[in-house]
Amino acid sequence: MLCDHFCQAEGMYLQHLSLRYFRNYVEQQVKFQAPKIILVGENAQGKSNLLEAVEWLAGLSSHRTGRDRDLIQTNQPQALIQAEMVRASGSLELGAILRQSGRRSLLVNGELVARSLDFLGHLNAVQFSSLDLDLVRGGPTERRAWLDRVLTQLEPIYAHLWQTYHQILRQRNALLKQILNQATDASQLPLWNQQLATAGVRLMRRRHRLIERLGPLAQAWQEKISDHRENLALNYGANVTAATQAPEDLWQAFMEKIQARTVTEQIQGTTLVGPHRDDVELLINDSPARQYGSQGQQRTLVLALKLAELELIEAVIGESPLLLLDDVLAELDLHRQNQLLGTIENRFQTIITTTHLGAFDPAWLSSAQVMTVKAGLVSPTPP
Ligand SMILES: Nc1ncnc2c1ncn2[C@@H]1O[C@H](COP(=O)(O)OP(=O)(O)OP(=O)(O)O)[C@@H](O)[C@H]1O
Repeated sequence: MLCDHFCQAEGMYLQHLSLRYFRNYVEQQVKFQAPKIILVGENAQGKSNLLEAVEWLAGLSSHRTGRDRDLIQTNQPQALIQAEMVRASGSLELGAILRQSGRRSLLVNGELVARSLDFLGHLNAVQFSSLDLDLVRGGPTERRAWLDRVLTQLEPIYAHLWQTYHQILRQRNALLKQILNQATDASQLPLWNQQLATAGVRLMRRRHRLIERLGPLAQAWQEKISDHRENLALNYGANVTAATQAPEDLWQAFMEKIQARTVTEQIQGTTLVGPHRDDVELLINDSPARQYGSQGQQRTLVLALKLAELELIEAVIGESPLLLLDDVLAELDLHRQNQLLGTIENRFQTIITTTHLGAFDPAWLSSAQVMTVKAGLVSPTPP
């Protein structure tokens, strides 16, 4: 069923997206007219790029690249993303100009906003792609980036706290390099230790809280999808641990650990203590999912994590976020596909990319808006 205005989706609803010199799009207007949207096309035509633009508006970052430059069309100075959406609070217009220099301009309802913080939180989205298997198979970096992306959406201030921590970390690392090269002595170090601990504790407490809340939700999904055969546990593998999560206890533990490692840090010229070294432990039936999980268990786990993320954002924001499914349906077996599609129903406006429509249930397909993506052009799919 197509509709011109706000449709049955109960949460945020994206109505219009406009892209200019974004990845392989020169100038593209896309009108979204249904809670379920399917983008069909061959590989490398621009399907993921479109989802990436929406993901970027949600978190001011992309899971595929850390640099705005990669998002700008080759040989163009800047890219433009604009979105019109409807939320419970009313209509909203978001705009962003990305520049080769890395400098960005962000607009909310046509007004330039000075800080990322004022832009974040207007559009919420959960994206799910085959790259998410790296949450299980990859290293701690992937898992930390995931936590950070979710936290940024739940609590936009987190983006600011993250930046502050990493700025202090960079400066402390520069100092350690200078000490290593005997360009300076260690007298400045205690001051940086304190700053790092203060900023670090803010991240650690939030990551801890997030895992505490995501854990039971993900566990319930893992159990449901595996027909009660699998048990999932999410443990925060914090680099600094303390007896309690009280800020003063964490701060104390941080300071003790960093002081204990000071000689090694000065020999290695880098910071060895802090949340930039955190991890998340994923256990299936008490064994690490990375080493012992079968392919099927790992896929279930990632799906369970994503569904938990979706539920948590919905609960915290009080509105359902957009769901961006990048070519994942084909990778799931029928049972897992049904779990996912059953959860979506009409609760979340969902944009799905696929290389072929064959995998979709005909009833599901008939209620979706289907568009074709070819060489950076989006067009309605002829019936
Ligand atoms: N900065 C850029 N400038 C110009 N073109 C780009 C840029 N970044 C990516 N592309 C092009 O975008 C295309 C990739 O599009 P995308 O990743 O959206 O693929 P897709 O349609 O989702 O296909 P798949 O099914 O393989 O994921 C490639 O042709 C690539 O060359």
